[in-house]
Amino acid sequence: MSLLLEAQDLHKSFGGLRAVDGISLQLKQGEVLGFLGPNGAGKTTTMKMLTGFLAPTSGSASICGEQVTTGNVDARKNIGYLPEGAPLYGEMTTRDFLLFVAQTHGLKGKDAAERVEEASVAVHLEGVMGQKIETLSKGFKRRVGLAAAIMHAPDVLILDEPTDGLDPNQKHDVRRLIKAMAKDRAIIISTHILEEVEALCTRAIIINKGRIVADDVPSKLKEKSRYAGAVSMLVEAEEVAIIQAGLKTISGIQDIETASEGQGVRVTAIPKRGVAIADAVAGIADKEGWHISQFAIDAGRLDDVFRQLTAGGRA
Ligand SMILES: Nc1ncnc2c1ncn2[C@@H]1O[C@H](COP(=O)(O)OP(=O)(O)OP(=O)(O)O)[C@@H](O)[C@H]1O
Repeated sequence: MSLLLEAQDLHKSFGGLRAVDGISLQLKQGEVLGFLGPNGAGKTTTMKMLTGFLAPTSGSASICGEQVTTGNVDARKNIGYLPEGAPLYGEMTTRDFLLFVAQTHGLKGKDAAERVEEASVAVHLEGVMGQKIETLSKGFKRRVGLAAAIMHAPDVLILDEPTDGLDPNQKHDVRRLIKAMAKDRAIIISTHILEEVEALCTRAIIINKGRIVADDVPSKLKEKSRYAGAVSMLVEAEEVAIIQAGLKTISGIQDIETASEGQGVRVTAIPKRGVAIADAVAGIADKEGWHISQFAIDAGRLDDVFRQLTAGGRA
């Protein structure tokens, strides 16, 4: 797969604040890369530098081999950018706004109209083309932003919190659109929704205080969680003490957590790092005849990894 985006040692300081402090990354066709990080981590600042909207203090980025700078129009041709928040120009109709965007990419007349048609069909805007943008629901405003971002069929899409503020159905729709668009492009999305990363991203980068603290496929990131390989059981409340005592005899277990769940209690046995405990737990449960209504092995939890890696984020 071809390399579509490359960033080398990007830095951005605002006064004394190092908002982005040495970010390097590469992105290939077909990848959907999730940018995760607490508020103020530097995600938006990085995206703005990758799209040429903000000049880095030092470092460089290239898209499809073209150096990105605030003035390089050729590089910008290959990038679609969905900024945070809603599109401007609320007084315009969807069609007029998209025609305006098409014109900013140098398209005119019939070509512009055709491209607007294609982009609006791709994100299902057909029913609202004559409606003023300010009267659209948040979900449709987001789609207008997406249509604008893909207007010139860019190879790289950079989407800042694309599902922010949407209801669960709209989130689902926008995620489906992003997945469909990923096939022949490379996409970066920033998000605070960890389930979105698992649903959508082929890779995730966690940023904290302007630096990359993890870069891996979501399943591998989850393996860094203390819950990776944990055994979780739904048991009867009156058996909890016996079960805890039994679990304490297994040397590979480092911690046991309990939480009420419905009529029962969920008992989670957390392994020492890298130790497989499921067979030992199942063995003792069988031998002692524990009443277990659910037994599951945890793949690890992204929220737990996120907390571990970003503790002490910027205020
Ligand atoms: N134009 C600016 N002038 C001064 N400081 C800025 C500017 N833009 C961003 N910052 C600061 O840089 C840091 C990184 O901000 P950025 O918006 O990139 O974070 P983020 O990870 O996108 O956060 P969020 O999740 O809240 O959107 C923050 O401390 C922010 O206040």
